[in-house]
Amino acid sequence: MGCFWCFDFKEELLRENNSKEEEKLNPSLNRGQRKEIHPHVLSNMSKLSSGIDRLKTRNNGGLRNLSMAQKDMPNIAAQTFTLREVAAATKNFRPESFLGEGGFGRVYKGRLESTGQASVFQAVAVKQLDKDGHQGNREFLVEVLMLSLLHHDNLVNLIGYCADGDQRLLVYEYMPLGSLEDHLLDLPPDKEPLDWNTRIKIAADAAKGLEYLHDKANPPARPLFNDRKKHAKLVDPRLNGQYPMRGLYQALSVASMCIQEEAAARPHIRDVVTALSFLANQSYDLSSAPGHIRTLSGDKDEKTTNDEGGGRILKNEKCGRSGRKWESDGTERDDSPTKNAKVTTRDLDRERAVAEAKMWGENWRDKGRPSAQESFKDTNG
Ligand SMILES: Nc1ncnc2c1ncn2[C@@H]1O[C@H](COP(=O)(O)OP(=O)(O)OP(=O)(O)O)[C@@H](O)[C@H]1O
Repeated sequence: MGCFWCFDFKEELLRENNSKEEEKLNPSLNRGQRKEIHPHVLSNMSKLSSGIDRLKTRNNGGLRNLSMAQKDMPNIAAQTFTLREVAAATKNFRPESFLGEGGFGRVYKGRLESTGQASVFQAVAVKQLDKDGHQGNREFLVEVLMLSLLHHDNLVNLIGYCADGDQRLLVYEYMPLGSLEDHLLDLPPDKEPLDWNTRIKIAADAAKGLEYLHDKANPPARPLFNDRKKHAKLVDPRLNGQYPMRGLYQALSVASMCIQEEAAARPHIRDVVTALSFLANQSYDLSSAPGHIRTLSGDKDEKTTNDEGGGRILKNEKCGRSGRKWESDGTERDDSPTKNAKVTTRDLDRERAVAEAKMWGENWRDKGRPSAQESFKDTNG
């Protein structure tokens, strides 16, 4: 349900945020700021958890210094709650309200009553951060502030927070269908697995949430791509970050073919198998230095030269296939005659990925190697 976070501006906020801001944490000083609660239907399973809990221990590095004056600090839009209010909402955190436990604390279902004229209730999920892992008030405040700036249909919304005594609680909108994980793994025998179209829709919606965090949120929150090591670990944790970025991006191209909305536009499974077989049999040099550039071909008989930026380029003299080259971190370079033509639309990207995967497959067959089906079996033990 969650994702990794890395906010460029966190460090700066920490520095700029003085004790005056800290006072906002104290609900008793902040009574007048309570907003009305507007209940709405919450049914979208493909929302990403806002993941504040992960910030506290997993994202201490890689933060850049940005200049953000205190006057530029936005006010925290999230509501403040007292422990008494949250306890009442969750019926004193009783076991019946318990929804689940993540790496950073327990989550309880709650019911909040609005302070408007008519009595309106809103279902919420209350995350109780582990006391052992607590940050200081300032860090907690900054993270609440960051989360309260992010709003998107495919992100779980932070409604408010409580910092009372040694308690740190986050109040999120309640997702009635629970975690996506519950619908994918360890299904009870009587539960139907999700159908293909639903899976595609969930993946597309989750991608929209990530796209917002990366490209549209202001300032951007880059849960995945700010830390390349994490990115690689997400692909296959057993590889412990040793996944070659070039292979990763190639595999992502294949994956992008498979999640096209139009069923007719999705590739046949045999093409997918062929492309993946080809990738699985590529040899990657994990020890290559940063700045190293490679071709997509994977051939060994390549010559190197220096590019303008001082990086090493591998030249394949045998054929001039795509002309696309990749940095060792997976960044794409294009040295073809259309070098400067920018591909801007996602559709073009998709088409290119499909064409490229097919090309890998054809390349594989042309070389008369074992059939794709067989090699796929081989590579999967
Ligand atoms: N907003 C929510 N609405 C409904 N249920 C939720 C909500 N947030 C969390 N839960 C429930 O609580 C469980 C724990 O969620 P949490 O986000 O803390 O951890 P996680 O994402 O499953 O794992 P981890 O934090 O270890 O990566 C989820 O599996 C889900 O069942």
